[in-house]
Amino acid sequence: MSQPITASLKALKLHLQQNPVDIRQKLSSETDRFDRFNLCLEDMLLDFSKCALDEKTVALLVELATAANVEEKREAMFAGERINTTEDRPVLHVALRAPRDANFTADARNVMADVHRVLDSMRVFADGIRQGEIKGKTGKAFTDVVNIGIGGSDLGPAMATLALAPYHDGPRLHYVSNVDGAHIADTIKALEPETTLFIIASKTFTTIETMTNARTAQRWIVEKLGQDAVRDHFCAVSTALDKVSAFGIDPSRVFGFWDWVGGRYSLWSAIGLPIMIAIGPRNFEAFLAGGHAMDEHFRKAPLEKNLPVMFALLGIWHRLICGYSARAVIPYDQRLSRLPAYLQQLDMESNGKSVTLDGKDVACVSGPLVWGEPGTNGQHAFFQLLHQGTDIIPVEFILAAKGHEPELDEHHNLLVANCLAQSQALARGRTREEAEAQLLAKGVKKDQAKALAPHRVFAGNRPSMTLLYRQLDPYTLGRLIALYEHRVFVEAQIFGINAFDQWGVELGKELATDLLPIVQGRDEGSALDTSTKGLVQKIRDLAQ
Ligand SMILES: O=P(O)(O)OC[C@H]1O[C@H](O)[C@H](O)[C@@H](O)[C@@H]1O
Repeated sequence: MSQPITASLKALKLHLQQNPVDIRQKLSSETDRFDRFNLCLEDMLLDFSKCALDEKTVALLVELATAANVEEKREAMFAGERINTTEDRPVLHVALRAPRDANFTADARNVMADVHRVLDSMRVFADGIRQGEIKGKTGKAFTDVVNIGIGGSDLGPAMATLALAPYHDGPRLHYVSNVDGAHIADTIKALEPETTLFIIASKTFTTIETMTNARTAQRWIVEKLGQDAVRDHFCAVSTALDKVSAFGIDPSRVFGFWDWVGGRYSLWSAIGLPIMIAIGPRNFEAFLAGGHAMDEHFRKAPLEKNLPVMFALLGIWHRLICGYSARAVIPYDQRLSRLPAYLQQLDMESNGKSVTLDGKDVACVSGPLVWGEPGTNGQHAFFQLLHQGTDIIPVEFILAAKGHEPELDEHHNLLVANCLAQSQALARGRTREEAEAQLLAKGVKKDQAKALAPHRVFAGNRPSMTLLYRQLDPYTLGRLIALYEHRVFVEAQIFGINAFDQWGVELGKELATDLLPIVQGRDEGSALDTSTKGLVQKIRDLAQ
């Protein structure tokens, strides 16, 4: 960690010690607090007035971003420098959502022509499927599309398809990711091979889960429709075009992308093909435009007015200065139910590391645990811990001012009221005196009120942010995802780590490969550790 970052963190810690902010008290004494602690991009607003900070905190956080050279590093990313040093690659997912005439270069070559060539061919293909012009082997239009992929080749498109359901006017979409045979079995049992198209989505085209599911899907099609049906019923998305053709997929049905697109940043690329098939090319373009609008803002807005930068700095405040080990993402939007899972990969696979860019141990903690569920469901499950548990977990509430069901306004009003009530409750809490007074007002006897009151105390002063926008349309989803992507980037600069590799997923993969022959019974596994050996034996016994 550089000396300026260390000094900045020290100043922030000192400020926290010397000027602790009581959120509850500030919310009642500072009537202009909301105006002072929010940031906007168009209709999208980040309210952080319910965090325990003051103007000095914000100023010190901005100094921290400067100390970490965030602006310089951001420009290095946009300039196509090889900032993913451990894989020796540029990081240019921002080019995927830029207009045709933009200028993004990787290895001194403008990539925009390639980006738009693939987008154009995706458009033609997606339209062909949507309009029923591209048909299955027996001449029937496709009614169902199954995307087979995992991690970045699944989570983004699956999350976005659900999020944009009101715009979904193409064939039905299904996502198969897990190597557990139950996933593909349950998916295809309701489908007709004649009207089903498979998209095999894998950046590397080597991922064992995806390849296993792809072969099962291939067998299903071949058994029902014959070997020559593979050509009509499969297409692929990958950077490894040679491996795709070895699988037998028609080269005209392969949509490429590039090694400068990280898997968890790839839903803007051809990996977004299922989204485009679902919502149509125009809506997909609006999604890209939303991402691009956030990129422009991230590049141009001064640090203190910069939404992704401030969002990141607030994350750093909670993680590095206040010491909170988790963050909860609670979308008050059922259609964002897969957003927490998507963000888990984006954030935790990017920033869950213990080694800095130069190979040294990180000087402090790095990325937090990210988790969540949609509200209001979460309220009836784990919110108990958020309000009264011994850990403080900052919450990120996500809310649209407007739903897509005007006839169900009553539902939306309840959703909004609940979302606001939760952040209020976290901040405000309830004192023992208040709890006691409430019980007495309800006619509970004095002794009993005294005994019950401690159980009804909410400490309060628990931080939350609210991300609010007009409506969850494709453009807004684009802005939302790009906002989180850039936040992860900015946080990584402060941690001093590479946000774009994922070596931590390798060891388990290697060991699974070694274990397979033992599980299959082809190898005794005599060299196994005692625990794993015992489990293998027990599995064999139980499976008899
Ligand atoms: O798209 P693929 O090459 O099949 O990779 C799918 C996923 O698998 C890997 O294990 C990585 O951890 C992910 O970052 C990646 O998104």
